[in-house]
Amino acid sequence: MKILSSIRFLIASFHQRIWIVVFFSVLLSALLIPVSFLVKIIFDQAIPNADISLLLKLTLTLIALMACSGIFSIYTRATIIRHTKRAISGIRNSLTAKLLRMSHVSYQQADLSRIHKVLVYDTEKLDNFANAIFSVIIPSACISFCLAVILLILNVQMSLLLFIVAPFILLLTELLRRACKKSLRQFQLSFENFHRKSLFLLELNKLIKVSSTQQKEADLHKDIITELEDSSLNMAIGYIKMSNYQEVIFSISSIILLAWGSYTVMKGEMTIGTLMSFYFCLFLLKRYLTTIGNAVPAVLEGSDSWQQCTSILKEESDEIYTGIMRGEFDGRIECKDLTFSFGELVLFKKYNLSLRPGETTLVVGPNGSGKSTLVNLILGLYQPQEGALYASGIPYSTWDIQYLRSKIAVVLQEDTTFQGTILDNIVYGISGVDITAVQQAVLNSGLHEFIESLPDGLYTMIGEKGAKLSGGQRQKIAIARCFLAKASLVILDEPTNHLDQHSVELIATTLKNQAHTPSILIISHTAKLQSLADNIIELKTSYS
Ligand SMILES: Nc1ncnc2c1ncn2[C@@H]1O[C@H](COP(=O)(O)OP(=O)(O)OP(=O)(O)O)[C@@H](O)[C@H]1O
Repeated sequence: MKILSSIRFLIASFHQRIWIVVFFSVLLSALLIPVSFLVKIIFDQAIPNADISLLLKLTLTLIALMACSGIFSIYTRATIIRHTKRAISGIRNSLTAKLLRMSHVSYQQADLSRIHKVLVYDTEKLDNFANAIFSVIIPSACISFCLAVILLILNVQMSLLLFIVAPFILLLTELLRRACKKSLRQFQLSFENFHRKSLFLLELNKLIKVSSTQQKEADLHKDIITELEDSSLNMAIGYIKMSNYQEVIFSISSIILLAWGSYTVMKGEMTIGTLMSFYFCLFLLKRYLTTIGNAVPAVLEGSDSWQQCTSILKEESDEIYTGIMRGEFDGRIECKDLTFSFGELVLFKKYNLSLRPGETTLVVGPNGSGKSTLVNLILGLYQPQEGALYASGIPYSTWDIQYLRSKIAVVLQEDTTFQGTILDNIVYGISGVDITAVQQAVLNSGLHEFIESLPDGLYTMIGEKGAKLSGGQRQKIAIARCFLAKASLVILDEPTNHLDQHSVELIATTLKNQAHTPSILIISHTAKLQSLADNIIELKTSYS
């Protein structure tokens, strides 16, 4: 069923072109009909009569037919692959779009390692699956069918004998396929585990070092690698068994057929040419059936990957606000009778808050009191269970939330720098900025002295996740981004985590004095910054 549903999807994305594939496959098969009869004439006429000129003509015709068949085959496969690649790109684009549309809550709950695996590895397997089905199995099946018909025409008795054996070969293939599927599943689980653990080792390398758990992690990884080796070996042996059993059964059947055919020739009921032609077609049939058999692993793996892709595409994880309004935002935010909880943990109940244009609000509270949750609510990343948020007096549900977010600049608690230059990091998400504006933003954020000390200045590469910078320098990059954004509301989440009080005060004052006077929301666990604030809001820890 899984295989069928994936094929159906791929056919749909091929539109009408799938029929071109079938047409060329049939054409390819048709070329084989004269081939078998030419072989028969060589053995029945050219050889017995020692007719060299006939032999030469037949040989040249055979070569020409085979060359045509090769050219058609290349054209058919190239056409198919072009379409399968396009279909796979479509799936990759849909998965990427899904990932970007994912709500923050779904993102927090998602198994990111699994999503990464599906997007990168499963789509690649799906690509192999599509190639296997459309460029190998469909053409090979058409040709095999055509060869079976030729065999039947050449000798009914021998063909029937062959067709009696065929169901046993198919039955055995099915049994082996089931066994392979089990070992394939086991391999996939081990691979997923290996992938997840490898990511863990890369991402938490520092924690591992400072916790002195290198040896423990190395041992654990060794076990995972051994498990992967075992499951991969089981799967490979399963496939080897499958193809070898088929090979043995086919060879035995061929020998029986040869004996039976020779006996028929001896009795004068069949010419040697027909026997040779029959064998020639049988040889071709075996070749195409083997090709189909070799494509089976890719089909099994691909259909499983298809299920993984669709499970992500079907997940209900899209953005929570779906409004479309784009309008003037003056930095005014209101939370009215807002209730928000994580399960049993009620963080806000009938809560009211107001951020007024151009004013600075300080939200203070101990760890776990809901400060970051409030930021997420204001950014429209969470939706309250009751009550509503308003921006410039308009409900969040009416706003195009992405547009509204583009008017809010945030310096998050967590690091947001990425591999690239300082300039790339500063201008991320901001379009149409000139270098003078960047330099001004750098000056305002207090990053200028550091940048001037670097030989490559703004063009200095900062390493993966800003590894070559200090925590304060990374935070200042985010602050420079805020200055550049010219947002109507600026949120500074725990700015004193990496910056000293004096720097924060300087930055906040410069922000306030910007020509467009943004509203400022400062989140802090201490009241140290109260001198900056027009309003102070205190949050209390609430445990259910
Ligand atoms: N995604 C989530 N799912 C369930 N509970 C959550 C989630 N995010 C936060 N919480 C819980 O909500 C409470 C408030 O968390 P929040 O991060 O908003 O606090 P905070 O005031 O910003 O804390 P801190 O000062 O430590 O950053 C905490 O008790 C936390 O365990």
